[in-house]
Amino acid sequence: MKFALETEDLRVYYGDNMVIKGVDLKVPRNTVFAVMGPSGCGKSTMLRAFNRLLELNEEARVEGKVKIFGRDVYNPEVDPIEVRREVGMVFQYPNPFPHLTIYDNVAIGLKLNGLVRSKGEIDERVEWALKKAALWDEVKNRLNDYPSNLSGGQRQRLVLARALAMKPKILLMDEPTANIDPVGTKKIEELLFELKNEYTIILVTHSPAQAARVSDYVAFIYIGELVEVGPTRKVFENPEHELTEQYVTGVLG
Ligand SMILES: Nc1ncnc2c1ncn2[C@@H]1O[C@H](COP(=O)(O)OP(=O)(O)OP(=O)(O)O)[C@@H](O)[C@H]1O
Repeated sequence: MKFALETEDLRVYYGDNMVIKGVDLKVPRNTVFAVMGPSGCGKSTMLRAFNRLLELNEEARVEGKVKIFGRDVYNPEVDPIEVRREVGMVFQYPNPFPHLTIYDNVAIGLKLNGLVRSKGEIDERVEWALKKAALWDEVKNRLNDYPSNLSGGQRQRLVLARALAMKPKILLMDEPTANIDPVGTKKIEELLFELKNEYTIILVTHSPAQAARVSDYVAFIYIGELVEVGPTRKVFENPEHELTEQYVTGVLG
């Protein structure tokens, strides 16, 4: 299967208001695929439609298809919980559970889902996930501390470790560096290069500069419509649409 995720005529409504207006995307596996566009254009909504998180909002309605490795996730036989396990997510605000230790913040999904059996197995998976998220060295001596003393960037890598511990196939990241300082941002951007060897990463960003730095492919969304999609270099150096050119040069948004 060449594509990790495909959408066909994806439409999303909040009540009567259509905010994603028929989007067709093909996300090649093991790439960083950026979705960029100005604030309010529908990026977060689209991302949440990918892993069926959106249906937790009663106002929202999804039409069209979303396929994960060829399987339509909106098929009535598909369990949304399983989809969310397969498609992990990291949000804009680094939000570890404040009342859980660093260790438990990573282990909680595993425990709740009964994915691992013994304490030893959980220990192993927690260490593995923290290493993947490039946080292990910074926290290995304080796994039983609470996350309140971690920096914003560390907290974001902690929730990334929690997502990775579930061994998803696809990782959705919704503006993961929007609230993190430049050093923390650089660390997370560097991590993406390693993570794409094993995962497919769909990164929402309002920053064309970030999309240009980290992505292999980029889609430009404007007011719910897909304006342009393609290899990042091509879209930035030789955009087909006037709107894309305005956006990537900073004239728009
Ligand atoms: N829960 C909701 N109910 C109704 N309308 C919503 C809801 N969430 C978002 N919208 C509307 O849907 C549109 C798309 O919003 P969305 O948050 O997906 O855009 P975005 O590109 O991710 O923006 P941002 O970068 O500011 O998060 C906006 O017009 C927004 O006002």
